[in-house]
Amino acid sequence: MSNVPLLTLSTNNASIPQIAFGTGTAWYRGNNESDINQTLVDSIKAALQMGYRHLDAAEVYGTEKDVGEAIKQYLTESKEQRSSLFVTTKVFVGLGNVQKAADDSLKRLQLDYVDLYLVHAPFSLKEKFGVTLKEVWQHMEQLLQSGKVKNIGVSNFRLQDVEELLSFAKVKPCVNQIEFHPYVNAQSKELLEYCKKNKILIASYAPLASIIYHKDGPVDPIIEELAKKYGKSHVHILLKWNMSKGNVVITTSSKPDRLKSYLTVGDEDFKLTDDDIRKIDEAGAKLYFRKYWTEEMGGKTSH
Ligand SMILES: NC(=O)C1=CN([C@@H]2O[C@H](COP(=O)(O)OP(=O)(O)OC[C@H]3O[C@@H](n4cnc5c(N)ncnc54)[C@H](O)[C@@H]3O)[C@@H](O)[C@H]2O)C=CC1
Ligand SMILES: O=CCc1c[nH]c2ccccc12
Repeated sequence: MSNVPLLTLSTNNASIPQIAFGTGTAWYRGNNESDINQTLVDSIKAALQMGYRHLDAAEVYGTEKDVGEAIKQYLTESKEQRSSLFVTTKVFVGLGNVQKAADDSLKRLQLDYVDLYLVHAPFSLKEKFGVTLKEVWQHMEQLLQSGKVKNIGVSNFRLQDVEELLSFAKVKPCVNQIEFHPYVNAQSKELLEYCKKNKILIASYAPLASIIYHKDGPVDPIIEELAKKYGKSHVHILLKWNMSKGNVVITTSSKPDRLKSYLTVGDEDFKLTDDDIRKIDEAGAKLYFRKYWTEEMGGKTSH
């Protein structure tokens, strides 16, 4: 079994595994009506068998059915308890009726509860879904009360969105899942400080952006140098940099060997020094690149 570090959530001191298997982007289908994607089911089962315990899903990915099927098969075959897994999902198109969206997600996941339920994005809630953030959050708090979700949080919230939410939240979000890699690090500084102050854990998606979505950028030489210095892959260095800042990382691959190797990133025998981290920070600050939720995608995360 792997030694993925566990972090603690502020709401009820629950443990959250620091490395998660993502079922968006590369697996995205966008259609909840379609049949099971057997390749994804097999990949999730393989991930669980090798030690992943944290799965990241969302209503809009169209992958909740596959996540549910993989979990059901894995728990039956391994005889493990549901409580050994940490399942995150998110609501977006269902924000106009959060209670129904959560019930629909639970049905697709074949689960009685999810460990973490996130508001997928704060953008244009009134225009798109006819609701305010305050109304949405009240429903999230009710879901928490009902036990259908064990923890509540947000995703893609900018500093001003978190500030607005904290002005009326009875229960603070325990997680903000955001795009986080060296090319957004400098721009996210204030947000990260504010979240830390308010005990909101950062979960990083697109942690590999500098080698997947924007190659040949200014961090490549230092990532290469550190990969050689520690005898690790570029992916290991990028994930370790992110985890060293205290963040959860969400990544994915359909290649079992790669997935297995990423589980070792948290091992204590491999550490980046403060100087290594500073060098990656400085190189990353030379470029601003964001993959998701740009203005063209209907988002507003550009700085
Ligand atoms: N809350 C939100 O709005 C968002 C959440 N997410 C979540 O985060 C997860 C991860 O996001 P990604 O952008 O996919 O993250 P990522 O930066 O980890 O990239 C993953 C991609 O890298 C590829 N890859 C992995 N290892 C590789 C290697 N050694 N060499 C070459 N390619 C490699 C994989 O095949 C996959 O396509 C998603 O599956 C989803 O669950 C993603 C985007 C937005
Ligand atoms: O969660 C990540 C990005 C994403 C991919 N497809 C959609 C659809 C609607 C909202 C977000 C996303």
